[in-house]
Formats: sequence, C-alpha cells, structure tokens
Amino acid sequence: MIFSRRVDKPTILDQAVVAMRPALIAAMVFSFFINILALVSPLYMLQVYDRVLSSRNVSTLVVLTLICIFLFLIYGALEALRTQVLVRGGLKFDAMARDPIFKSVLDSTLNKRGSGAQAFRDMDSVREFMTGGLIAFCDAPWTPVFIIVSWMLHPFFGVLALIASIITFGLAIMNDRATNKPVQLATMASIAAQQDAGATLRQAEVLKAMGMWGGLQARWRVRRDEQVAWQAASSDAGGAVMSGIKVFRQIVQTLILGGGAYLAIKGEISPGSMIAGSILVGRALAPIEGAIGQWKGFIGARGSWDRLQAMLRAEADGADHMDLPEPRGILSAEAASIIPPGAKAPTMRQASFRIDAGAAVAIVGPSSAGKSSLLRGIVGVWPCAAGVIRLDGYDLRQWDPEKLGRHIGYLPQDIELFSGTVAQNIARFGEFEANDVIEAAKMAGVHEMIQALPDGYDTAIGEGGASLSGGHRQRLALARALFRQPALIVLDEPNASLDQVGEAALTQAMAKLKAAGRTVVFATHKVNILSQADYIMVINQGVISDFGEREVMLAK
Ligand SMILES: Nc1ncnc2c1ncn2[C@@H]1O[C@H](COP(=O)(O)OP(=O)(O)OP(=O)(O)O)[C@@H](O)[C@H]1O
Repeated sequence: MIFSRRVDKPTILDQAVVAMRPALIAAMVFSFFINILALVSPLYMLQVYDRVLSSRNVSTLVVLTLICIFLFLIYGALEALRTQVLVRGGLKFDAMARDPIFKSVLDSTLNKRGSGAQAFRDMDSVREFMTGGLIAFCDAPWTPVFIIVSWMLHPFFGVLALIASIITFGLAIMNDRATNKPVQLATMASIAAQQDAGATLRQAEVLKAMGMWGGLQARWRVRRDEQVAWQAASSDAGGAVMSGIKVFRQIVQTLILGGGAYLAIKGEISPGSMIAGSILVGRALAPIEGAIGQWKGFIGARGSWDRLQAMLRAEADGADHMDLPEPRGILSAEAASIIPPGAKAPTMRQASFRIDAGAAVAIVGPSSAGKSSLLRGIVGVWPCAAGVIRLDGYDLRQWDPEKLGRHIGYLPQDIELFSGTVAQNIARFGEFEANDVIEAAKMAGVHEMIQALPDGYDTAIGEGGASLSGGHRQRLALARALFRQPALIVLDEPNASLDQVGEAALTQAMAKLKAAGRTVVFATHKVNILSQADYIMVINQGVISDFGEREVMLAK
C-alpha cells in the first residue's frame, strides 16, 4: 500500500486495504477509460480546425459535435462511477477497521499510551484520502501516455511536455520536502492542544468555581499557537511552491502556443495541431498538478496511517482465546506484582492468595496502601508485571477480555456512568431482559429510586450520570456490577458515598451474593461492612501483610 513500509504481521488496516483492493483496481480501470476519453477534446479541435474550417462542411461539424458531446457524457458518468466505487470501497474499509480500532483505542487509553479520539480522526483522514485524494494519483500513470501522444503530434510538443513534467515533478518533490515536517508538527501540536482542551473542559465546574481557567487556558494557548504557527509555515511553503507551479504552467502554455504558431507559420503543423498540442500538454501536466494539490491530504493521511499502525501493533493482543468454561469464581494469585500503566514501580508486590468460590473478602489498609491497585489487577485492567492472577485456575490473560468481563462485576472508586438510559447503564449497554435489570437494581437497593425518576428505567441520565446525586450514581454503578450476578464481584469502597439505607441494601446484596455462591472482593475503610466478610486481607505499603478468617483477624 502507498502508505506502508511494513515488514510486520499485517494489521487490520492492511487487511482492510486488501479488502478495498477490488475498488482500487476498478478505479484504475475507470481511470484508463477516463484518460482515453480525455483525448476527445484535442481530437475534436484537430478535426474542427483542420477539416471543418477548410472544407466549410457544416454537417461534419454537427456530427463531430454530437459525437463529442456524447463522449463527454460518458466521460462524466465514468468519473462519477469512479468516485462511487472508491466511496463504497471506503465504506468497506471502515466497516472492517472500525471495531478493532475502537478496541485498540480502548486498550491504548488503558495503557496510557493512547491519543484517544485522535485515532478516529486518523481513520477518517485515511478513508477520506483513499476515497477522494487518491483519484488524482490514479491519473498520474497517464502522464507518459499524453507525452507520447503529444510527441506523435510533433516532437516539439513531446519534448516540451516531457521537460515540463520533469520540472513540475521536481516542484512536487520540493513541495513535499517543504510541507512534510510542518504538517506533521502541526498535527502533533493539534492533537496535544485538543487533548489538553478536552481534559480541561471535562473539569469545567472546578475551573469555574475556583477561577482556575486562566492558567490552564494559557497552557492550551501555547499548544494552539504552536499548531497554528506550523500550519502557517506549511501553508507558506506549500503556497510558494504552488504559485511557482502556476507561473510555470502559464509559461509552458505560452511556449506551446508560441512554438506551435511558429511551426504552423513554417508549415510544419496545422493550426489544429497547435490547439490540440496545447490541450495535450496541459493534460499531461494535470495529474502531477492534481497530485500536488492533494499532497497535504496525502501527508496527513500518511501520518494518520503510521499512527494507527503503531497503535494497532502496540496494542496487538496476539493471542486467539479459546472459549473457557463458565467460571465458578475461584480467585488466586501467585506472586503477582502490579505496575500502574506508565509507572515504573509496582504498587502491589508479590501478592499470593487463594479465595474459594462463594467467599467474601474485605481488603483493608491505609490510604495509598495498594488496595485499588490489587483490585484493578484482579479484574484484569492492570495486567500483572510479574506473577499471575487466576480465575478458576486460568490466567486472566488466557480469557477473551470481552467474555471475561461478563463474569465480572466491578465497582471502581471513581464511578463512570455513560450517557444513555438507566436500564442501559445497568445492563452494560448490551442486550437485556427487563427482569435482569430490575433484579440488579433491587439488589443494589436502587429500584425505588429509579421508579421515582421521571421516566423510570428509561430515564436518560446524561453524560457521566450528571443528573444523579453522588449516592445514586454509586448505587446505580453497584447495580451494574451486580447485573446477572457474575461469578466474581469486585467492589472498590462500595459504601463510600452511601447513606444508612444504601449501606443496608449493600449488606443485603452481599449476603445474597454469598448465598448464590458468588465470590465478592471489596476494599473498604469502614468497619460496619466487615460483618459481611468471611476473610480479611490487610495491605500495607504495596504488600499483603496479613490474610485470614474474619473472626481471627478481628481478634488480633
Ligand atoms: N494510575 C496510577 N499511576 C501511578 N501510580 C498510581 C496510580 N494509581 C495509584 N497509584 C499509586 O499507587 C499507590 C497505591 O494506590 P492505590 O489507589 O492502589 O491505594 P489504595 O490503598 O486503594 O488507596 P485509597 O484507600 O486511598 O484508595 C499510591 O502510592 C498511588 O500513588
């Protein structure tokens, strides 16, 4: 593919381009006929000047004109078809690549490597180039054909077309050299500025309340200025080359007509050949000029392609996961060490334990001890840097992440709900039966609260659950964790923002889960919820310092 310089295993992008190949081949075939039909205009000129004008034969003129119009209509239809074929190919490309790219963006965000939503813009830029800008490149191979036809008309036209093409091509390379670096730097600065603005605006309330926007705006402005400066630099450089090309084009046009007139005076060519030669040389240069016009899009798409490929390779899962049997909820760890993405030192070291299915384990310890780190390791969002964590004896990495997710209920400390209805949020945005949703809500003690909402379970809760109180958000997130009672339920400080009613519901839910044989692991700072634990694990400074039955541990 035009963008790739690859030796590695093909990614989904490479495969999507292969799937698009028939469309690209069809576009090349259409280009063949389009470029053949481009000869109609010079031929018409030749005939009109050399035959019709000298013979004064009006009927020939009418026939020629009708044929010409007919061929132009075909030309137009073929151009439209070529665009359509490429657009359909682009849709196929998108349909193949979008899901793996979404998954890859998710992983790269988790691993703190990602450029987030930029990947989707990159995907658009690649697709748009392949369905639009590429057309100019499809015509490029026809330049030699037009040079040869010009040559056949008279060597003067051929030589001129050849020299002009070489010079225009040289200018195209200059254009690439001059604009490549600024375009790339402008794109990088734009990504940084957008990420910065996105992260800042998400905290709009804090910014407003504490008058913090000035400093953050200044930081964003620096990045924005950098982006705009590089864009200006690329436009300056590209603009200078483009003006050079335009002037050069005018000079070539004048030379053709002037030279052609001279040859006509000398009787070497007819006046018709002079006009036809001018059209042909223009046609030989058009694809190169077109390619230069699309160059910025090409560089952008090439950068996007490289970024997407790098992301897909960095996040490549590699393994095909065998379907594993439904887990019972036996959780074990063997010398598991967990390092937060992007950090260097482990925040949980050498954790070893075994928890039987149906047991409830409370994890306690001071702030920053590593409780959340261990829970993230247990649900598989932070992979083990050393050692292993297993569910029913299988290393978490052996599970297909999506299938594993169905067997896990996770309530993180920072609750994120998503824009959608209450029911969709509880059902994790998958297919659901109303009964399952209501049961989860009842277990989390949130059923009555949902009933009281304006549209009940169909109430739209806004971005991040913005229309709910902190306690309700936490209980809704608990219902989501309990949805269809997964085998392993991991709760990070589930009672942090609960009132007494909420706490009572949580205690009841835990009792039910245990009775149903589900494994529950929860971190807490509060003692009252410990009554539901069968075991207590104490964590201090990133290591498990004690682990045992609740009664024994409480007696210590
Ligand atoms: N994303 C992260 N990147 C780097 N370090 C992190 C990250 N998250 C947590 N840490 C560090 O890991 C250590 C343990 O944090 P963790 O959140 O696991 O503790 P905790 O016991 O759950 O604390 P708390 O009770 O306050 O929630 C802390 O020193 C913290 O600074």
